[in-house]
Amino acid sequence: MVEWKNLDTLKAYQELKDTERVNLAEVMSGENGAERVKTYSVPMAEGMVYNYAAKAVDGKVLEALAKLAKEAQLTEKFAALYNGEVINTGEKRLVLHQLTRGQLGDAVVADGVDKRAFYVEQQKKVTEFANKVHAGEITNAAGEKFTTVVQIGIGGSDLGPRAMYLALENWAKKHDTFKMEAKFISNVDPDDAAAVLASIDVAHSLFVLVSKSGTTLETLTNESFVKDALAKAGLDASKHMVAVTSETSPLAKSDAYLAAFFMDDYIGGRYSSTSAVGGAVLSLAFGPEVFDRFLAGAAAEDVLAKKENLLENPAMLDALIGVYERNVLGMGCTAVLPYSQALSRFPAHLQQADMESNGKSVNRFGEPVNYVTGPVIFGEPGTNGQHSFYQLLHQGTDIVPLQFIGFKNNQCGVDVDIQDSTSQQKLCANVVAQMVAFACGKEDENRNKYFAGGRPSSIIVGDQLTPETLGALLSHFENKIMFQGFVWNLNSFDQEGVQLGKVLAKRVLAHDTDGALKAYSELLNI
Ligand SMILES: O=P(O)(O)OC[C@H]1O[C@](O)(CO)[C@@H](O)[C@@H]1O
Repeated sequence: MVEWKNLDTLKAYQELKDTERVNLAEVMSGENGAERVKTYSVPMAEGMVYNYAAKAVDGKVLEALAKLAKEAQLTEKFAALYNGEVINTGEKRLVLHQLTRGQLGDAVVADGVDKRAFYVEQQKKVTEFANKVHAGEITNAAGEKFTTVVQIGIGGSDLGPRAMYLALENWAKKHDTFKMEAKFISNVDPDDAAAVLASIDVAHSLFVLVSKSGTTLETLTNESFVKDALAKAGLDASKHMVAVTSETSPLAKSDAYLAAFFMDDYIGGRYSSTSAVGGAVLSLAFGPEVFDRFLAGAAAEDVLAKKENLLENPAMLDALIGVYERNVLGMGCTAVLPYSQALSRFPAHLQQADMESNGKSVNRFGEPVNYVTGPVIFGEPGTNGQHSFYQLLHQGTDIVPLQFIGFKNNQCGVDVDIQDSTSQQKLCANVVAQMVAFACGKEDENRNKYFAGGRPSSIIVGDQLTPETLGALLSHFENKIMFQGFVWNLNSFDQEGVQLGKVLAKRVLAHDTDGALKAYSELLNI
């Protein structure tokens, strides 16, 4: 039986607070630093590693974190989740996104259905559909092949699939598995849909409407926008559109779509990249085999998250070091910094995944907590970020923990040698330099040029960003967020905080306003 307790009631948390602080600049200098880089490393799936040498931890802190993991019953809570307990207490739902990529425990039967079988069946339907589109068996009315896929969705129905598409676009082109270009429409700003529609040939475009609820204002508005454009082009929208939704949504039984693929209420939008939500667009863009490889990577990483030994469980370790930084060292933000252009939207996806999950002030029973929870997440790919906000990261008054991601090889296989190094070497040299600069700092008599150091970072390193490593990376962060939610005793799987704004926006549009709502409406000429 698992016991759900607030962090500040755990003995191990008090012990963690009492452990001696580690002087990061000191432990990372000289041979000691070299030794840490070699040993403070945990294997991940698909040949990747999570290296935490530049985190302000040592044997004693790690021991305290291991005790905390045990007392908080993180392994047992993960097992409860994948074995089908009602973990999402706010919405009284199971949490089953890991089942889209593998069976980690017992068969989970809900609503009379084996859930793993259901997700596999939906992916099989997507596969058959995508294969027919690629083979020209499903075509536009003129019998011509579709060349472009456009996803319409927002939040979890956009960010994850978009980030994954961008992550694999160049890889797929290089490996001759690029089938269709993908575009994404998300914002209710009409300029978003207009710009995408202006950039495509609508007659050869297939639209994937993605909304779990089938009620999201932005998505339904953009669907109408697209249908309008199709009608103006003399095209039958129902021959150009498929839906991805839940079986209970208003979109499910409509004949307005060529086909419908389902996920369900047990998969949160921000955790839906490995369900039909990501499956449809990614299978159409790159072929179902690539999507299968992505799922295999995620499944392999999920298995590691089951390990009880903290030092063998990269997601749990990353999560606990994050809790230490947040709750003991008092750091309020985390930057995600992939040294990979293909991961340009990965930080944006993690922003939703993390902040919508753990941005909460009440525990899973709705009672206020007396400690800080989820950090602010932001990020940009390196080296671009270095020329933008790294100034604050190096010398600002706040210390921001950093999550670097780097690959030894690029995806396109094209490079040049300029001034005795390739661009790939320059990219990797920069991430190495940054980690040491952040950790060790630099003495200087001129305070303006002085770097205090002691700024913690970790890095995930892989050989190359492939479908498998991308899947593993996604799973790592999803599981990290889950473990942190367990430690903070939150329900990481609902998002009530987004509702109020939606309700007020409806009132504004209905002109049912007073006070500041009315005044701001006038300011914006609504
Ligand atoms: O897929 P849907 O139901 O359209 O929801 C889109 C997004 O809206 C949210 O509910 C937030 O408003 C997210 O959690 C979700 O990913």
